[in-house]
Amino acid sequence: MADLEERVAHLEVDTDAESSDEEVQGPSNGNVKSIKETEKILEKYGDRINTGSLKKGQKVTKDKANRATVEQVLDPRTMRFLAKIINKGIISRINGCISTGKEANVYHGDHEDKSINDKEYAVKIYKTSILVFKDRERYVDGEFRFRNTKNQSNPRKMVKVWAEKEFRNLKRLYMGGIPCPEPVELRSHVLVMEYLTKGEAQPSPKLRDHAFKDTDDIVKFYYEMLFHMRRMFRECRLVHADLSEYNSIVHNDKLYIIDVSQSVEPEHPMALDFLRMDIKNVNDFFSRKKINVFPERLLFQYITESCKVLGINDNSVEEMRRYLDALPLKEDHDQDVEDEVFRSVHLVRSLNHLDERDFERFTQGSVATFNELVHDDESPTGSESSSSESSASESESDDEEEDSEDDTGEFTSPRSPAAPKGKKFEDKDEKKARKEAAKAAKQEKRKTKMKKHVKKKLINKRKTGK
Ligand SMILES: Nc1ncnc2c1ncn2[C@@H]1O[C@H](COP(=O)(O)OP(=O)(O)OP(=O)(O)O)[C@@H](O)[C@H]1O
Ligand SMILES: [Mg+2]
Repeated sequence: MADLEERVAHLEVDTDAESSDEEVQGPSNGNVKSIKETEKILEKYGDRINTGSLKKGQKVTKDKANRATVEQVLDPRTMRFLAKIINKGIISRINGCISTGKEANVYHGDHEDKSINDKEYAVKIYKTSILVFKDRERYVDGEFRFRNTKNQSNPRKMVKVWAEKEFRNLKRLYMGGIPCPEPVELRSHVLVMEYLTKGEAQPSPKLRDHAFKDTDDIVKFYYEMLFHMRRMFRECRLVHADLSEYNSIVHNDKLYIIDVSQSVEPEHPMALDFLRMDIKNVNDFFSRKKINVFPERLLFQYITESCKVLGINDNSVEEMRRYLDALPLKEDHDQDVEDEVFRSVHLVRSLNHLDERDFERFTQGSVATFNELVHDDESPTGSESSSSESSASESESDDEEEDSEDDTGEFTSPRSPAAPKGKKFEDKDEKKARKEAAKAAKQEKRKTKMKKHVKKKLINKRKTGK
C-alpha cells in the first residue's frame, strides 16, 4: 500500500497554478500574445495530436490536414494545457479519440519512445458547453468539499471543478483499493489517467459490451459490482451517482469503476437518492442478463450498514460473498412493487434532519428515516439500530402483517417500536387486554388499508403516468 500511497500522494491538484496562468494568458480575452502563443503550440504539437477516432493499431498521422481538425476540436486553452502535459514528458502524442460523450471526449495518449515511458493513458477533456451544466449543478451544490465553488454559471470555472471532482474521487477509489484507472495528472479540465486496454491500443470493453461466458460469470460480475458499491460507500465515503454498465469496464477479467465526476459524499442531500438509483440501474442490467437479483432495500442495507450491524468483515471477500449468498433473491414481480415503493420513499437521514413539514407525517408513520428504512422486523439488528429512531406507528404488529401504505401512497415504515423491556413482567390479564386492544386496532386499520392490487395499480399508474 505504501507504494500505492507514494504513487498517488504526489498527485496534488495544482489547479491554482493553472488558474493564475489561465487568468493572465486566457486567449478568451483574445489578446494578441495568446493567439501567437497558440500558433506556436500548434506549430510544435499540432501534428502529434490526432483527434480522429482511434483505429486498431493506428499511428499518429503527420499530415497538415490533421492540424486543421485539431484546431477545430481543441480550443486554444485546451491546447495549452495539453502542451504542458506533453512538456512534462507524461505523453508525447495523442493517437485518437476513444469516446465522444455529452460531458467529455476521451483520447488515447502515449509516448513515441517506449524506452522513456511504455505506459498508455486515457486523456479525458471536459466540454464547457453550458447546456451540460444544468445537469451538473445538483451534484456540486451541497457537496461540502466544493462549498466555496462560486460563479457556477462561469463554464470555464465549473468545468475545472468538475474535472477536479473526478480526479479527487478517482484518487479516493484508487487509495480505497477499488479497481479503477490510476489518476495521473490534472491540468484544469484535462485529466490524464491509466488507460484500460485489451491490447493494440484498443480500450477494454464496458460491462455492457462484455461477452459473459455463462451464468456464473454474470453472477461473478454482479457480486463484484455490489462489493465495489459497498466499499465505495463505506471506505471511500462516495456514492457513484451514475453507476451503470456504461460506467464500468471489464479489464483483465476484473470489474473497474470509471466516470466518477458526479460522485458525491454520503452527506450530500441527495446521496441516498443517487444510491437508490445506482442500485436500480445495476439490478436492471443484471436482471436483463436473466439472473435473479436481490431486493433493492436489502442491497441498500448491504451497501450502507456497518460491518458490525451486518456481522461481516469487509476485508474478507469470502464473508462479503457469504452475506450476499444468504440474502433472499427477488422471486416475482410483486417485489418489483416493493422496490418501486422503496425508491419512492421520501428519505431523511435521521430524525434531526426531519423538516417541520415532515414531522406531522413522521408521527403518522408515513416518512421513513434512513435507519428504519433499511431494517425490517426480521433483521437481527432492527431493534438495535432503530430503537433510537423507532417509528411512531400506533400499534405493535405482532403478526406478519406486510408493510401497509397509508393514503398518501407513502411507504409506512415496517418497523414497529421495539417491545418495551418491562412488558415481560406485566400480569396475564393486562397482557391479554393489551393484545385484544391491539387486535381490534389492527382490524380497524385493515379496513382502511390499501389492498395489494390497488397498490399495484397505483404504482403502475405512476409508472405509465411518467
Ligand atoms: N481509463 C480508461 N481506459 C479505457 N477506456 C476509458 C477510460 N476512461 C473512459 N474510457 C472509455 O470512454 C468512455 C467515456 O468515458 P466516461 O464515461 O468517463 O466519460 P463521459 O463524459 O461520462 O462519457 P459519457 O457521457 O459517454 O458517459 C467510457 O465508457 C469508456 O468506454
Ligand atoms: Mg460516462
